Amino acid sequence: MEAKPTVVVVPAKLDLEKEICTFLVQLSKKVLSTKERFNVAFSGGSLPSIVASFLADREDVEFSKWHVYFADERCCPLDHPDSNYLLVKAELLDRVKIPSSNVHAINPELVNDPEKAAADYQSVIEKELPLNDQGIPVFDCILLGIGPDGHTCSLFPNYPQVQETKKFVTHILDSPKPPPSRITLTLPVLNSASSVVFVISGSGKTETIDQIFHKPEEKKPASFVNPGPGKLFWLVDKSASAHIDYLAKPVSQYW
Ligand SMILES: O=C1O[C@H](COP(=O)(O)O)[C@@H](O)[C@H](O)[C@H]1O
Repeated sequence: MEAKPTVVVVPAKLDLEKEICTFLVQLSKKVLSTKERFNVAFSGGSLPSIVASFLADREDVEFSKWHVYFADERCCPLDHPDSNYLLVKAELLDRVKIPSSNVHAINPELVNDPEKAAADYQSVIEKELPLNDQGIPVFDCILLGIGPDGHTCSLFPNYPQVQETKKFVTHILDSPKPPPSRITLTLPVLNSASSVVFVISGSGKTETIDQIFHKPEEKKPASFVNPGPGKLFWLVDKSASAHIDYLAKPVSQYW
């Protein structure tokens, strides 16, 4: 890992839910003080429930100006139990007032053709997001999880998607974690975001975090995520944090 991330360790999952809520409330306010919209990408898995837990009850967030995207998505109908969209909908979108036109899901008509679905999603983010000087779409915030194998988004260890340098969204047909067909943001986009936040809970992730932070030879995809100084955050609860406790800042100092 190059530039050092900001690492915040909190006692328990409940505190993690509170912390990511505080983080997003503040970041959204900051972004919306100078821009018309807050562009945020969600991962699936355990993340949406942690993120939405307290956030969905906040009345001081301008959700009408939020635009929601998906850091990765499974190639299935939007009402299928595997869908990351469905998960984010159940946890957050059904509980807050984000206009449906601000929610940028995978095109359900293309889920049987993952390559086309990825190209289509790339055209969506190129149209919706500001581009940096290299023409790469810039998210205000990307919310990430990690799998026990060190994958993030649908970038799996030793899979070619991790090496992608040209496309902003790519597809995978043989994901080692079901379902096999997915689309995913690529590292050039993750590393161009204004902020990237890993939100990690539980002892099942402790050894993975050790590999990501201390064992570059393991080449875990999450270890290649680094948008630059001051832009990378790891919010971790105590049970997941054994190997990075020493990097942690007190909560009050990181924001
Ligand atoms: O398959 C996926 O897994 C990762 C990690 O999920 P978790 O349940 O272990 O938190 C997730 O970040 C990704 O979006 C998802 O598609």
